[in-house]
Parts: sequence; C-alpha cells; structure tokens
Amino acid sequence: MAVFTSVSLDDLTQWMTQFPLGKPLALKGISTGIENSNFFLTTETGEYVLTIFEKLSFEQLPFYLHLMRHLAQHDVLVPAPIANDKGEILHSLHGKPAAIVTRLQGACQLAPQPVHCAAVGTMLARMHLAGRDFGMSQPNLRGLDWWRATTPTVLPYLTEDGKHLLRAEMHFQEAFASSALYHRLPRGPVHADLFRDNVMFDGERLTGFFDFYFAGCDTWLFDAAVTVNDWCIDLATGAFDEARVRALLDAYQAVRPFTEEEQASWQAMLRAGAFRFWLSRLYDYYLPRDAEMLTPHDPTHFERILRLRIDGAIPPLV
Ligand SMILES: Nc1ncnc2c1ncn2[C@@H]1O[C@H](COP(=O)(O)OP(=O)(O)O)[C@@H](O)[C@H]1O
Ligand SMILES: N[C@@H](CCOP(=O)(O)O)C(=O)O
Repeated sequence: MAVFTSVSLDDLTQWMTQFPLGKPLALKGISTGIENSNFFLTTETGEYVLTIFEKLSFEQLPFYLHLMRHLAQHDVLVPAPIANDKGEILHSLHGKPAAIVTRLQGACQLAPQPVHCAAVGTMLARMHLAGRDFGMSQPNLRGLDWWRATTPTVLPYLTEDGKHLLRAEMHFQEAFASSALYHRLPRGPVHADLFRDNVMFDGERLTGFFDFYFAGCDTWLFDAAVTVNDWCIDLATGAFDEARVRALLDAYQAVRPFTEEEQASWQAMLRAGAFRFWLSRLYDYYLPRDAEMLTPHDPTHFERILRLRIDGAIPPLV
C-alpha cells in the first residue's frame, strides 16, 4: 500500500543518466512505508533506495537530505544521498521531489538485546557530535510550538482523566522549556524519531539510522530520551529494561559524556519524549488525514509510558 506513485524501469532509463550509478537493472516497490513511495533500486554499481516524496516539498527537503549527506561524510552510518552530474541531491521525478540514497544492509531489530542498544547509543552520540558543524538549521517541527498548537485539538477526544494529564503535562513542559536549566542543555541536529523501525542491523552490527524526516535542531537529551523510551522498554508495559537502558546510555556517554544539566533534566526529558509521541499518536488517531492513517499507532502506549515516567522509577542517566 505504500507505493503511491508508480515508477517503472523504463521511466528510469533516461532519468538515471544524470547519476554516476550505471544503468538501472531492477526496481522493487517497498510496501512498509507510510509516508513516501520507496523502491529498492539495483544498478550496475550497487544497491540503492529511490524515494519519491509524497508530502514534503522541494523547499522542505534540503535540510533533511543535506543533513544525511553531512552525517554520511562524517562516518555516521546513514543513507548517503547520491548527487547527480550537477552535484544536486534533490531531484524531480514525475513532477514530485525524489532522491536516491545508498541502501543499508540488514533489517530492523524489533526485539533488541543490550548489544543492539549499545550500538544505537554509540552511533547516536557520534551522530550528535558530527552534527555540530552542520551548516543548516531547522527547529524540531514536532517540538514545543507544535505541542502547544495540537493540545487543544485533541483534548475534546479524551476522557476527563486524559484531559487532566494532557493539560498538566503541557503546563509542566512549558515550565521546563523556559527554565535556565533547559537553556543550558547542549543541542544541535537530532533524529527525533529513532525508534526500532528506523535502524538497520546485520546481526549485531548496526548498519545505519534512516528515516530522517522528523529531524530538526533540538536538545541532544531529547533525542536520547525518545530513543530510550522505545529501545529500552518492555513494549507490553512501557517499563524500562534496566540492562538495555544501561547498555545504551553507557555506550552513548563513552563517546559523549552527559553534562550535569543533562543529568538534572533526564526525568523531565523522558516525559517530554513520551508526551511528544502521545500527542502525535492522538492527533493521527482522532484526526486522520488520509490513507496513511488506516492503521494508526496506539496512543495509549505513550500515555502509559508518560504516566510511568512521571510516577515510576527512573534509571539514572550516568
Ligand atoms: N536507505 C535504506 N536502506 C535500506 N532500506 C531502506 C532505506 N530506506 C528505507 N528503507 C526501507 O523502506 C522501508 C520504508 O521506509 P520509511 O522511511 O519508513 O518510509 P516512510 O517514510 O514512507 O514511512 C523501511 O522500513 C526500510 O525497510
Ligand atoms: N515513530 C512514530 C511514528 C513515526 O512514523 P515513521 O514510520 O515515520 O517512523 C510512532 O511510533 O508514533
């Protein structure tokens, strides 16, 4: 269901002459995405992924594609966009924005062990450090401003209990984001959606992070919180798996030690990471826009996690 724009090998024969990739040999639609039309593309020189962007515009895409290129050039494992003979990495196919990126080997690890979490922690820290000299800037478009705008939109659909939690957490996050502590947190480009289904592994070897289309500039700790809230929990309950938490955070801080301000902010940021996805899942569930929402993610998963991050035990950051 995820190929919205059809492309054939014939369509590509002429179009591909702008790339140093040789002739296209095979093209296979990828069924699992929900946002774009993605294809595995085999050419005379290797394996690639062709994406036709169905929602993001020619104006919005440069930030994401240039970030991926910058990270790939700094040895962070991410898909590298392929430039054409003019050096451009954003292209047009069937009138829509398109890109070709290198294909990551392996598959997503949906039942991670500590060894996988450690690999994610190491690469996440390397990604944050590599992003420091990236020349473009864009806010996290699913950050505080979006939370503020979205909260009143979803409130009417909630129970009294849910309404109370949503309002109270928005209030808490507003106060946290305006604190002096928050403003001292290190920041830069972050992935902001580094869930299990956005990382490839070949066995225990991490082969890359992908799906950068929620990336933006935000605190590094927010990225870590979003990642821990997905990689290091029991999915059925939302409870932390201590071994996976320790593996991820220790591997991260072996590359980039956490600051004192980050340690003091950890619980609030785990709440922020849970709140962001509770809110987006509520929005997608109650205000579906089109076919992409045929199988919306379960919002109650992140409501449960948020409650646990407010009241439950929090493993220390260091
Ligand atoms: N660079 C890549 N290398 C290997 N597989 C990829 C790559 N990019 C996307 N995929 C595959 O395509 C699927 C859909 O990609 P995703 O970015 O989640 O799509 P969408 O943005 O449409 O939701 C992924 O689950 C993955 O299997
Ligand atoms: N990770 C988010 C949904 C984002 O969708 P993606 O397929 O683009 O990663 C969630 O689980 O709510």
